[in-house]
Formats: sequence, C-alpha cells, structure tokens
Amino acid sequence: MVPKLRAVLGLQFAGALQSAYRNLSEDLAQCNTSGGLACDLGCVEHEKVLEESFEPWWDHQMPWRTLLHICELQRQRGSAQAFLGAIHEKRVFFTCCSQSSDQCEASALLQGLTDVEVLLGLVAELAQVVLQDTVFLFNTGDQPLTDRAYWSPVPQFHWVRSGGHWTVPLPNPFQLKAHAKNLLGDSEGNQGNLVPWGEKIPKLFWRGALSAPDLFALEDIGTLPRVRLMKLAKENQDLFDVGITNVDREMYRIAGRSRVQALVQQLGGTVKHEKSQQQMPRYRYLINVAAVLSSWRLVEMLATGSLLLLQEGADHELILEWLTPWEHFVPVSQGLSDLVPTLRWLEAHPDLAERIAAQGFRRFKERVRRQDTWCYLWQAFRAMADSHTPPEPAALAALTAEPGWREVPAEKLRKLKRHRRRILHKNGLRVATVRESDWKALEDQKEKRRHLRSMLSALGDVLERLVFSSSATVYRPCEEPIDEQRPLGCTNPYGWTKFMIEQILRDFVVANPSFSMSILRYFNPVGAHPSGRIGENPHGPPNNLMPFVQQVAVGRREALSVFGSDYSTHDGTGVRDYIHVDDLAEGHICALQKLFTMDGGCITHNLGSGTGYSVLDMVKAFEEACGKKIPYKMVDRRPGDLGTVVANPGKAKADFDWQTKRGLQEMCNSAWKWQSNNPYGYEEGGKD
Ligand SMILES: O=c1ccn([C@@H]2O[C@H](COP(=O)(O)OP(=O)(O)O[C@H]3O[C@H](CO)[C@H](O)[C@H](O)[C@H]3O)[C@@H](O)[C@H]2O)c(=O)[nH]1
Repeated sequence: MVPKLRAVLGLQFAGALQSAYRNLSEDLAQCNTSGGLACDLGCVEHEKVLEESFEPWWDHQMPWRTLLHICELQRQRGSAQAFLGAIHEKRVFFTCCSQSSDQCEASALLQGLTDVEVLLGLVAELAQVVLQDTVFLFNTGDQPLTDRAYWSPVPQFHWVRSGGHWTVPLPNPFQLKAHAKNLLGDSEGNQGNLVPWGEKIPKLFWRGALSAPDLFALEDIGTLPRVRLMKLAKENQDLFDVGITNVDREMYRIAGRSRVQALVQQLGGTVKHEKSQQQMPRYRYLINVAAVLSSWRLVEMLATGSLLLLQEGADHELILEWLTPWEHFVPVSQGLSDLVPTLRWLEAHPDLAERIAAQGFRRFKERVRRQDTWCYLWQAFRAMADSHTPPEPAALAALTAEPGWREVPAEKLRKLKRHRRRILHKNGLRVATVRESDWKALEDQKEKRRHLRSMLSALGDVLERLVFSSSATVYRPCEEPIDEQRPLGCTNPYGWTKFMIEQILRDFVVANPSFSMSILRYFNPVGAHPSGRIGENPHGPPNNLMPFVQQVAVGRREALSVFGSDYSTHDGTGVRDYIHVDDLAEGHICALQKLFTMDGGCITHNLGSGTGYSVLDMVKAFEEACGKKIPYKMVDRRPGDLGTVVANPGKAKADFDWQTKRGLQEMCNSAWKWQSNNPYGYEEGGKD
C-alpha cells in the first residue's frame, strides 16, 4: 500500500508552505504599517502547532487529489468518521468518507446542529471573506484516522493532536460549541463558574469511560491509566472523587461483561456512575486522563477556575498549545505514579495551587476567545491550501458536483448565525455596562472609518495639515517603556478603530504627498482645566480609573474596585503613565507648530510623561487632593489589562521640544476642583 500511495503522491519540491509561515509572521509584525488580515482578525500569536504539524511538508507539495484517494480508501475500510471538504468560490462542500453516511454524523451539539455542522458553518463564514479554493479532510471520530506507517505523509484535521500521527489539531467540539454560543474566555458569561477557590472541595474530580486498546491483554488491565486512577482513588479517598460513566464495548469483548463489572466494583465504582460534568467547578483539582479514545474536555475544565492536572505524553487538544506547565496547569506522569504525591504537595502549598489555577483561568479568558478560533481556522486552512498543489477551478467544480457531495446547507448556516447573534446581542448589552461592548464598538468602527473617508475626500483639497488624536492602546501589549518603533497590535475594538484610522491617514498622506499629518498617541490623560469649569464627564459608570475615583469622592459611587493586586509592580496594582490634560493640549500645539515647518509627510509621537504610577498611588494622591478617604476593594484583574504601560516620550522632546510639566498632585487637584464644583458633571438636577 505504501509504495502505491507514494506513487500517487508524486511529491514535488516547492517550499511554498514555509513561505506562507514567513508571511504570517510578517503579517503580525507589520500590523503597524500595512494592516492585513492577521491584524483585522485580531490574531495575537503565530500558531506554533501548525508550524510543527505542517513542517514535514515544507519541502514538498501534495497533489490535492491525494486527499480524495484517502477518503476513498477510508470508505473501503468502512469504519471511518471522516469528511472530505472543499471550498470553491466561497462555498463549502463536503462528502462523507464512509460507506454509510450515518457514520459521519457526529453528535448533536447545538440546537440540532452537529459539531461537524458547527465547524463547517464557521469554515463557510470564514470562506465568505478569506479562504481560498482548497480541499481538506476532517477526521471527526474519536480515534486518529491513520497512522504514519500505513498512510504515508498526508496532514489531516482532527479534534486532538495524537502522538505518532500526522494530525493538525482543530478547536475541539466543546470549543466550537462555546464559540457558537459566545461562551469562550472573553465572554462575560464565563466567570470561573462562580465557585470561589476557598469554597471548592479540596479533592480531585474525574469521571469518564473505561476502554481498552486493540490487542489488549487481560492481565494488563491494571496498567490502563483510568483503571489506575480508580485504584489510587480507592486507596486515597480523602483526595479523590472519581467515577466511571461507561464501559467501552471493546473492553467488554476482551474481558467479558461480568469480569469487567467485578473489576469496576472492586475499584469501588459502578458501571453507570452518577457523577455529572456539572460537578466539575465545585472541585479544586481536575484531571484529564487518556484512554483509547481521545479526551477533549480541556476547554470546559479550564473554564471552571479549578486547577488542572494533565498527563504527560497523552494525546492532546489544541488549547494545550496555549498553556505552560506549572504556570497554567500541573503535569503528572503518564502512568500517574506521581499523582498522589503531587496532590498532597499541592494541598500543602495552597497558595501556589490557587495561583496556578488562577493563572490557568486567566489564560483561558485572555487566549481562548472567539477571535482565536477564527484566527486558528484561517491559519490552518491557509497552511493546508499551501501544502497542496492548487486545485483547478474547473476540477473543483466537477468534484463538488459529483454524487455524494453536498453544500453546507444555507438553512443550517443561518441557524448557526442566528444563534450566535442572539447570544451576542444579549451579552453585548450586559458587557456594555462593564466596558464598552466589543460588538457595538465594531459597528462604531465601521461608521467612524466611513465618516473619516468622506471627510478626507471632502477636505483633502482645502486642508493641508491635520493632528489626529490616537491612543497608546494601538501598541501591541508591552511592559517596557514604549517608544514609537514598538510593534502595533491591539487587544480591543477601540484600539483597532484608532489603529485603522491611523492607517487610513498614513495612506492618505502617501496619496497626497504635500499633506502634513501628525498622529499623537495619548497615554492616560487625567486632570481638568485649572478653572474647575471644564472636565471629563463620562456617560454612565466610568470605565477609566480617575473618573471613577472622582465619583467615589463626591459620593456618587460607593467604592472603587481595584482591578488586580498581583501584578509585578511595586504594590501589585496596575501602573500607568498618567498625563495632565493641559500637558496634552500643549503637546497638540507643539505638534501643529512642527507641521507648519513640514512640506508634507506623516509624523507619529507618544504623549506621555515617562513616569508610571500604580492604582494605589493614584488613590493616595487623590485622597490628598480631596482630603477624604477613597474606599476601595481589591478584585480580579480586568481581562486584557497589562501590569505596566509607560511611554518613552523622548521623540516628542527631540522633535518639537515637548515634555510634561505638571505632576501627579496637579492632576489630582485640578480633577478634584472640577468634580467638587460639578459633582454630576454637566448634568442638571444632580442625577446619574
Ligand atoms: O475602576 C477601575 C478602572 C481602572 N482600574 C485600573 O486603573 C488602571 C488604568 O485603567 P484605565 O481604564 O483608566 O486606563 P487604561 O490604561 O486601561 O486605558 C486607557 O489608556 C489607554 C492607553 O494606554 C487607552 O487610551 C484607553 O482608551 C484608556 O482608557 C489600570 O491598571 C486598571 O486596571 C481599576 O483598578 N479600577
């Protein structure tokens, strides 16, 4: 079989994939200059897992028909759960690689949509915008479809990455479901399932099925990790709460039903255990234990805020690529020999255990987001398309018209979209009270860009100079003092709006070379006009620190919530570069004067002081200004916040001799003067 297949493959040197990766890194690096899809999608990282998965193909390209061949071989074999898919002219088609289409139906996941339909739906949505024509193979079963000895080299998509198989891991069904329901880490709906660490049961929880591998010998039953786990649990009941949910048919076949039942009983379990997945958040420790079939509950486990213990060397899911051992989870050996000592050690070091759990949960909130699913799928498909010789459009049209091929039904797609919209809308409203809703901001983004374009085309002939108020939030997260050369890349839609407007303005200057443009990136403006008559008047509860502190001082709000007290800063709270609004105003005058000396071009400057103050420094300084105590409480970090954000303002000093003149106390005094004169801002009648 292998030589035959190799002949079919007809490998040829190309190296195109490697260049695709180079391009991706460049895309991300150039978010500041040329934008591009990686930036638009909000990708934050180059996906190493894809690089590794496709690495063997860097020097080769496969004829795309190879995948057809594999699908056909699977069909002959009869047991596969695999689909062949094709993207053609932005439409997504698929066919089942098994004798009966029943075997392709994965379990219903979301209001009658199967996990495969959810996945194909996402691919179809992405195809509308970006994916090029290609073919791909999905393995949607539990088991890896092929092994490398048998099938020769062909990368395929699978829910888990399996040792010894050339698989490209996909976001697993639970991640897809969470994506479709808007319950990933960036959702406000996901708050660690709200069982505080101190109230979690100090035991390890696990539930799952028993299964046995092919050619399994009965006397080896004690070596199966899940059997071993049950044994450990029986011997250490103070540490474990575990249960078997099911026994795989193969295991019954090998060992006989009564012997398996006796074994389970001996292990202290019953075959149909009552433990449910919903119990997970109540326990302090969770474990993923490999079996014959893949385990893929990691997304759900991570969303609980409990501490994960993960078996080394087992098959693993995509999100494991985004986690670091001892930082986000605790590794245990494949044979579980160190599990009990590890648990006892963690119980003896509760602060460390809690910290790792919190870091894992934070990683989930910050890295397992909707855009991460999009970015990953896009990158995976791009790499896949680049690893094949491109299909001819006519050949793809003919292929997808063959019997057995179907298009992703529009009706299902609509259902998926409707579902997502409904959830998003609901969350959008709720999130809006905490921080500006992503989705509202995305709408705003389009509007702002549209207005800017029409403004520029209307004023382009009469204007010669423009100063644009941008923001430090356009920089890619960075804790060093930030100069203007630092890479750009935003973490929120507000930032992207500024980023895109900057880009439009830069392009405008290229098209109009005599135009002079200044882009000013503000750090954290605070304070008010010294008259006390002009100040910041946020609508609704303030999102920013100082307006909130000011409203606490005048009694409009009870207490400040300090977001995070465990940053590596001098007192653990976030450090920012606060700048007095009058210094900011002077920065504009200096920039404008500079523009008058120019004959066109675009200049970009930071407006910051170069000095960082923590949240508690700000509170203390404001207490001095207002002569009152500002009540505050420490709460969790705000997702997306960094520990330290401070400017390097050297360029503005060098280019137009600007630097801040006003210090912290002046910022707080002026802010207090404004707020105490106008406790309810510009509103009449003293109401919020
Ligand atoms: O109620 C609050 C509000 C904020 N903070 C903390 O105070 C610091 C400052 O937060 P802000 O929301 O005031 O400001 P950011 O640094 O998050 O963002 C601000 O500065 C950015 C540039 O750095 C952008 O310009 C952005 O629009 C602007 O809001 C952070 O450590 C934040 O965690 C609190 O502890 N409690």
